[in-house]
Amino acid sequence: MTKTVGELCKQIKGIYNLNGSADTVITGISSDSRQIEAGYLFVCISGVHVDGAAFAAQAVEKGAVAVLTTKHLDLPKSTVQIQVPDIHHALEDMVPFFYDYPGKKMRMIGVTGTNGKTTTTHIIAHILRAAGYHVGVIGTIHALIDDEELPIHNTTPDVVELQHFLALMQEKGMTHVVMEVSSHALALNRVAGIEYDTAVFTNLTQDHLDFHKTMENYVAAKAKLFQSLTAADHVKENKTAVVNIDDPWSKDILNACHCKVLTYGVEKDADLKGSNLKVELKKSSFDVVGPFVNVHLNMNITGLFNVYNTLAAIGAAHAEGVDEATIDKAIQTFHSVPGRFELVEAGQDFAIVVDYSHTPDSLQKALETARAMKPNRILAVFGCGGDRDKTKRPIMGRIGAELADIPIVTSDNPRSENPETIVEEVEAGVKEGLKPGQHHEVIVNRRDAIYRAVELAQTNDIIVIAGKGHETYQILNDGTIHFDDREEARNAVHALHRGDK
Ligand SMILES: CC(=O)N[C@H]1[C@@H](OP(=O)(O)OP(=O)(O)OC[C@H]2O[C@@H](n3ccc(=O)[nH]c3=O)[C@H](O)[C@@H]2O)O[C@H](CO)[C@@H](O)[C@@H]1O[C@H](C)C(=O)N[C@@H](C)C(=O)N[C@H](CCC(=O)O)C(=O)O
Ligand SMILES: Nc1ncnc2c1ncn2[C@@H]1O[C@H](COP(=O)(O)OP(=O)(O)OP(=O)(O)O)[C@@H](O)[C@H]1O
Ligand SMILES: N[C@H](CCC[C@H](N)C(=O)O)C(=O)O
Ligand SMILES: [Mg+2]
Repeated sequence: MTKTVGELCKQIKGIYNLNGSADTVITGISSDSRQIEAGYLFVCISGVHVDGAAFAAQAVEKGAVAVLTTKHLDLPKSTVQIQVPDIHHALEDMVPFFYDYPGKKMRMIGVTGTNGKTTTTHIIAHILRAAGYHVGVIGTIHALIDDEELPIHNTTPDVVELQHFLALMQEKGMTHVVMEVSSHALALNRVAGIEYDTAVFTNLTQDHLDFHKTMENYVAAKAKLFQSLTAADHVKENKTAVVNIDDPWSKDILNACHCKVLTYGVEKDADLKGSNLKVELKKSSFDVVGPFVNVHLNMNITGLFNVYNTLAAIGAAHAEGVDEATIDKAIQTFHSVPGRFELVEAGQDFAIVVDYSHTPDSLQKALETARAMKPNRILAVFGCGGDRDKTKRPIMGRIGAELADIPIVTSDNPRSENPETIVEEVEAGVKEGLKPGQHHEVIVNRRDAIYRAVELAQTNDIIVIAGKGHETYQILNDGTIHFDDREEARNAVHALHRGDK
């Protein structure tokens, strides 16, 4: 896939200044100097940490033949410089064009909401595959092209990486792409140039207020996905919004929709209504009733929140034309998402659940689900991420104290912050939620916290280790170390059985 500088510049809707030959052939685009290959256009993005322009010379050394920049750079004369006032606007115009708009050649399904995106995208992909389609997935854990796994850095990658993934997917014969669309991505236009066919809203609760500042801004970012279904330059037909009607913010989402709408829920009247939920530790069942479905579903995942995710996935699959029998069969063979209410079994007589709940609502849902299993006691090991919404810390602390018997506060990716300060802020909320005589602990080192929970656990207790789920790292001020809650929990049980101190 190549384009000339001239062809790319033609796409720019605003003003630009071209310094160099318009006939220069561009073989690839990247905003990361470390990814540059011969013939590439290097995009200089001024980030939170550094200004990408500082890496332009390095990019040229690696083979970049052109740069997209806001200011003239001191580079070899042979390097083409495309100067624009706003890099992001220019990227939106140029990048989807460079890749020949791959999103227009596949069915695009976008899932947004505070919680449940990863789970819902995985269930949708599973159903579509069962229906015989080739499915690409883009989200928090990885990108998938059928079953080929590619690493990913953001839940929704920036416009360059995203279009690159889509181009690869289209080249490899994918018919559908199911992707998480984060609020950051919508606010920062990472999904520019993508035309969605089906869009799902899971829910909206507090998170990311460091970035969005208010819940109103947060929902406005989410609503952009649904507005995009009706944008004037979108040509595909049969677009559907699949909306959780039980969520109070669904009103704002519905206001943004001028396409077909399919609602789902368990409380209010909905096109897809779930009822009669029965939960066990490893499975659950419920009924789904609606105009196109009337089925009793048995699932290998558990919790009320997964009923919502499954209803959302059924809605999206229906919108994509999959029949009820295929959906029913596919749900029975869906086996969980790594790190989402994942059980760790190491021969202990209590349960250990590793879960990715890192928001107030998801922590509440995870602990309520654990309570529904009627355990002896719940021990919750949790913390909050550094360089993220600080206002959620005491709220999560309170939830941990109110819904677990023994809350154990620990670290979860402190990043550039002091871990001691973060746990103190979480503990402040714990103290508000504690009942008289209720025990709690604060153990900054996450490994020690997990080992302590295992040491305290008794027969028929449940330990919920929340926040990191599938993550295999801990991001600390001085670097990232390998860390996997599942491994740590297993090792802790083995150590206990060996009688290690
Ligand atoms: C706040 C934010 O969104 N930051 C994103 C931003 O990073 P940044 O501004 O810090 O970039 P930087 O490190 O200063 O670098 C600036 C530029 O120099 C370039 N560079 C840098 C170093 C080098 O050697 N060479 C080089 O070319 C970088 O590639 C970049 O283009 O640009 C990076 C490249 O696109 C993103 O990976 C990064 O996401 C960071 C990792 C992040 O944590 N983002 C979170 C807040 C986020 O976006 N989360 C959402 C929501 C998740 C959810 O569902 O809850 C998501 O979609 O992931
Ligand atoms: N529909 C839901 N409502 C509330 N909580 C949920 C829901 N689905 C999952 N959860 C909880 O949220 C956690 C994260 O789930 P999941 O990874 O599917 O969400 P996500 O929206 O992709 O998160 P992220 O914003 O990190 O990408 C789960 O481990 C579970 O505890
Ligand atoms: N997508 C979320 C993931 C949070 C995961 C949690 N372990 C943390 O580090 O806070 C974020 O970037 O805010
Ligand atoms: Mg996710």
